[in-house]
This record gives sequence, structure tokens and C-alpha cells, in this order.
Amino acid sequence: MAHDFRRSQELSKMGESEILQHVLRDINSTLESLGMTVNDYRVIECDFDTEDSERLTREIMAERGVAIPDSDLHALHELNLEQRIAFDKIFPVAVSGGGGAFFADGPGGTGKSFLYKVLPAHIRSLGKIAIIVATSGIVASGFTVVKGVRCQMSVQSSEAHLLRCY
Ligand SMILES: Nc1ncnc2c1ncn2[C@@H]1O[C@H](COP(=O)(O)OP(=O)(O)OP(=O)(O)O)[C@@H](O)[C@H]1O
Repeated sequence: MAHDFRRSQELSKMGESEILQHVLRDINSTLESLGMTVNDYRVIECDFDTEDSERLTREIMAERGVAIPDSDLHALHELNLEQRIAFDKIFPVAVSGGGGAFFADGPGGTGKSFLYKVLPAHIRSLGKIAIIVATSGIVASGFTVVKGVRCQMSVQSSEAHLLRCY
């Protein structure tokens, strides 16, 4: 990795310690998205702290860069009546920023996950952020665009950081 940084034109004139800092920052930024830092591994002590604003910008950019499959957008036209009713209730609230909590339940195979892929796709298509999270159930999943949802998420993860700041 240091070799790659050394070869990059921008960094080629830097000394070894600066290159090392770049390598560590790069690794740290990947780890931060997983809720950890380089220091958690106690291999080498790093004295840098990513600025909150820098981290937030990066996380927002990453979330905004999530690819929206055309099939998920087009699937809106395939929703059955119950899915469409749920979509029409949840979507306006989600994009208005007003906040709300919805619970879509039903027996296995009735199309909950199908709805959960159409909703975030359409929220993201408006340039908004939809974060997919798992609830405390084992296979249950959902998504949130609001704060305060009880879900499985490391407090240090990038998703948690985004939720705290929004
Ligand atoms: N409106 C729809 N049009 C076409 N296919 C659909 C539709 N809704 C669901 N399906 C398909 O039906 C199958 C079951 O749907 P889905 O996985 O969304 O159900 P689920 O309620 O989430 O099930 P589980 O609770 O077991 O996870 C999937 O193959 C899905 O693609």
C-alpha cells in the first residue's frame, strides 16, 4: 500500500513518515466505516483524529454514491395493492423529513423485502439518504431515514455517525 502511495504523483515527493501517515489514514477511514479505528488493533499508535466534519462529508458522499439499480426503481410499478398502500404511506413521510416509524409485517414470502428495496431506491433517487439497517431480529431488516431507531448498528459506525448528525 505504501508502495502505491509512493508511486502516486501527488505523494511521490513525500518522506517515509508522511507516506506512512497517508497509509494509516487510508486504513483508518476504511475501518471507521466499520466502526473501528487503527488504534483498536494496538499495532501502532496513531495520533490523528478524523475531524467530524471531514468524516461526515465522506460518509454523506459515500451514501449519495450508492448505486440505485434501475430494476429497483422500476419495481414500483410491480408493487401489489398492499405494497403500494405501504409505499404511498411511507414514502411521503420519509422524503418530507418530518420523521415517523412504520412497521411492515406479514407472513414470509408476502413481499416485505420487495417493498424494502423499492422504498430506499426511490428515496435515494431524490438525492436523499436511506440507510439500510437490521433490527434486533436475526433475519428482519428495514431501512431508516430518521434518528432514534433501535437497530443493530455499532455506535462508532459511519451509519451511526450519520444518524447522530442528521
Ligand atoms: N410485487 C411483486 N412483484 C413481483 N414479485 C414480487 C412482488 N413482491 C414480492 N415478490 C417476490 O416474491 C418473493 C418473496 O418476496 P419477499 O422476499 O419480498 O417476501 P418477504 O415477505 O420479505 O419474505 P420473508 O419474510 O420470508 O423474508 C420474492 O422472490 C420477491 O421478488
